[in-house]
Amino acid sequence: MRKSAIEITGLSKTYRGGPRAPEKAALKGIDLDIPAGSVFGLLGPNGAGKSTLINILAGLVVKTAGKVTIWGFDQDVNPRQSRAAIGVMPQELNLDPFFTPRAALEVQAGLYGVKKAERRSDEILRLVGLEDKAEAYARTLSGGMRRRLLLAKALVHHPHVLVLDEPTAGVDIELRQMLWENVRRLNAEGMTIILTTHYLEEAEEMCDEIAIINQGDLVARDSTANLLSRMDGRRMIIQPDGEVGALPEAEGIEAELRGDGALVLSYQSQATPAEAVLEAVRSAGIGIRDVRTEQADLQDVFLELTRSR
Ligand SMILES: Nc1ncnc2c1ncn2[C@@H]1O[C@H](COP(=O)(O)OP(=O)(O)OP(=O)(O)O)[C@@H](O)[C@H]1O
Repeated sequence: MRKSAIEITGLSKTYRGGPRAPEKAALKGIDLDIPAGSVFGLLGPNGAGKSTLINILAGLVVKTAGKVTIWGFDQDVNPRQSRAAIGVMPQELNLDPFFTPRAALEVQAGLYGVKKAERRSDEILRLVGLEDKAEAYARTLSGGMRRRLLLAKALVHHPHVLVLDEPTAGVDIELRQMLWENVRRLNAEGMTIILTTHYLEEAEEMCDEIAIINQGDLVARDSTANLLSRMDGRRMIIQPDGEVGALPEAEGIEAELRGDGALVLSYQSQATPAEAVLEAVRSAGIGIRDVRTEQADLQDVFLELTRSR
């Protein structure tokens, strides 16, 4: 059996309401197992409950009910060990402006009880490309450098599990590459990585397994490959070689003429062979100048699972 990095059972969080705000059930009894050694994607639309889940893992939000075990340590029974097993790179750039990167890492290591002899601040600064800035004040660092420092801080206590909350939102290409290189390297060394991202093509490329949360419920949890293969949908995109009069009509085929003049035909590849789609186009009297097909991607899976609810 695969070892679990994180085991979550019946996890609920209801934020208490106020005089004007009703209470909010942000997580509604989630069961989730995250295998050790994976790069695991946690996806969901805005307000789905991802940050709540991550903040519970990080020990920043108190759950309402359920059980969370991190690297074998139950959060309620062994809070110190479970906290030591996880490092979180948060979304917000909350850094003390008066600390230099090296000092920030030393303080963080102190907070986690890492002994002086076991600290590797310089090595970590090098890893994130901040060695030149080791003695600069945090307030003088650019946004990208601050993110690098947040990643470095999440690594000081050598956690088994690293959580990255929207690490690439609004960052430039160079920083994005640095992040993904580090994720791949740390994962190859055995670290389990959990990440949330709004960029679905990024999740498709980086994550072995994916969970999708919607309105506090877990709506999917599978390997990325399985999630994609669930979607049998195809699109055939045709450049007509003249005016399109009537759209092709046939069972199992949905036709649409795009603003740029391309004819897009959506169909299920199991039920409808490509030849039947081409035949429908010819029968409508449409000549074909060029044709290509597209498979469903994670975006389609995501929309399918989150739209209707
Ligand atoms: N401190 C809080 N008090 C009350 N409600 C909250 C609080 N924090 C979050 N919520 C609500 O709980 C729900 C889930 O929020 P959460 O931030 O976990 O979602 P998310 O999936 O991380 O969204 P996003 O992608 O926008 O960050 C939302 O409806 C949100 O408004």
